Amino acid sequence: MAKLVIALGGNALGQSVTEQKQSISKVVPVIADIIEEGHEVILTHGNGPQVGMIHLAFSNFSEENQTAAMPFAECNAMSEGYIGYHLQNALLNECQKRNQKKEVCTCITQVLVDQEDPAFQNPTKPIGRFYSKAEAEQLTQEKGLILREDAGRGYRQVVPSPKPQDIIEKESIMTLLAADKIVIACGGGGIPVIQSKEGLTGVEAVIDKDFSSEKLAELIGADKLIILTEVDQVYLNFGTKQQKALGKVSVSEVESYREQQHFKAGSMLPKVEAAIQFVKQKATNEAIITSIAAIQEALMYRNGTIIVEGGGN
Ligand SMILES: Nc1ncnc2c1ncn2[C@@H]1O[C@H](COP(=O)(O)OP(=O)(O)O)[C@@H](O)[C@H]1O
Ligand SMILES: NC(=O)OP(=O)(O)O
Repeated sequence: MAKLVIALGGNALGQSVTEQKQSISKVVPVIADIIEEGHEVILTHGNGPQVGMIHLAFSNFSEENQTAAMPFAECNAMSEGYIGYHLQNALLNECQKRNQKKEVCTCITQVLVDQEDPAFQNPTKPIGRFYSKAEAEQLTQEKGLILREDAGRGYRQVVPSPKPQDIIEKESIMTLLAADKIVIACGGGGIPVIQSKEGLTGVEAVIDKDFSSEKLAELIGADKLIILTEVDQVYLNFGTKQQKALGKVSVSEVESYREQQHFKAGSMLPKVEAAIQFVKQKATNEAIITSIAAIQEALMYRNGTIIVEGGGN
């Protein structure tokens, strides 16, 4: 039995309510199986497409109605509630179907960031939908948005993504875990807050959920950090004819591949960096990067990319 932090990728959650429910309906039985096997599970999730969708909807509304735009901290909070609700509802229904007397609780999580984090001057986090190059240029010209190419999939808006320093609600999360609840936390990387004279204050950013999940895994003493995304494994030379999947690898091996720039910024790089950070905390820690379909096999070391201190296939 192990304590697992399982992070669901925002892109793997789809682009609409219908797609999100469908995607979650595939995740939930797998999570319930893992819980039935005796593991303790803490769920986190991304929000890239969703926070972009929410922000865009409010921007259009505020332009039409000449009202104030919705800040990113609030958009993050909405995405935490919206995605958390779907996960919480589906997991609870699944537990009830299996006669498991489990309760599921979403903790709206604030995550402390540093006001001086250089990320505020250099937006890197892709959010929202994908655009063509021409659409991207038009959005930059007309709305002043910054867009970047995202892992060969098209152009997306990028926003600042400061590194998480602390999880404000960590004690509450631990209390819920100790009370045997299934906890969903750090949704969308959490709501970014800084410590100001007025107290904790939301800021214009979207935190990478891979880093918040790592921070949470560290704080609660998890055994494994499992990052679920659209690919079963991490690849060297991704997207080329020479691409090669990584199986069980050591931290030092992955670090050398990172130096050789095999992992794309804003997509695979933060996952690999979060995995390295987690495994370096404790010799027995393991990080897994895989897909929802392959998670069970990955837990048996038969699939996925598994990063461990010593490595070896
Ligand atoms: N080296 C790599 N190996 C595998 N996938 C990669 C690599 N580099 C970039 N990617 C891309 O990164 C994607 C995962 O990042 P992303 O979709 O942003 O994450 P999330 O699931 O958290 O939303 C993969 O689906 C793939 O398209
Ligand atoms: N906030 C965040 O990391 O979202 P994605 O998983 O969609 O990138």
